[in-house]
Amino acid sequence: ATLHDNMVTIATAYADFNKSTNANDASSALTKMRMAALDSKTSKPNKLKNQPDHSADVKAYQAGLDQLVAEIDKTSGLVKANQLAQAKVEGKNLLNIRNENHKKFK
Ligand code: HEM
Repeated sequence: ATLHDNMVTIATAYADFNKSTNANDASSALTKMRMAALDSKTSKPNKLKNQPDHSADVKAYQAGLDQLVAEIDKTSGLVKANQLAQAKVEGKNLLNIRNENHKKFK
């Protein structure tokens, strides 16, 4: 998918996660978010269009997505432990990661 489509998927899945009322729905939303985050690593944002794939900036962009995946996994762990309310508190960190990376790359 394009980066744009992956970002829309991440945003929709994040909203679905926050609205979820059971572990199944929460997990399925987090899984969608995770797949779109990993797929985003195969794109380069427009801001970095002229940077080579191995450049420090492109690596920093990919590291931001890895950080998002790590936080998704932490959140998923709480869902799997049947702690949906706590998972939603943890999931707010996803927005901090978004904000930091949007500042740099969007
Ligand atoms: C929960 C986390 C995140 C959410 C909800 C989110 C959501 C979005 C949304 C809604 C857009 C605008 C899409 C559009 O209309 O074009 C966008 C764009 C973008 N996001 Fe994210 N994002 C998240 C995390 C990240 C992370 C971690 C990175 C980078 C490491 C990132 C990089 C970008 C970039 C580069 C764009 C501009 C895309 C382009 O070139 O068109 N985002 N994001």
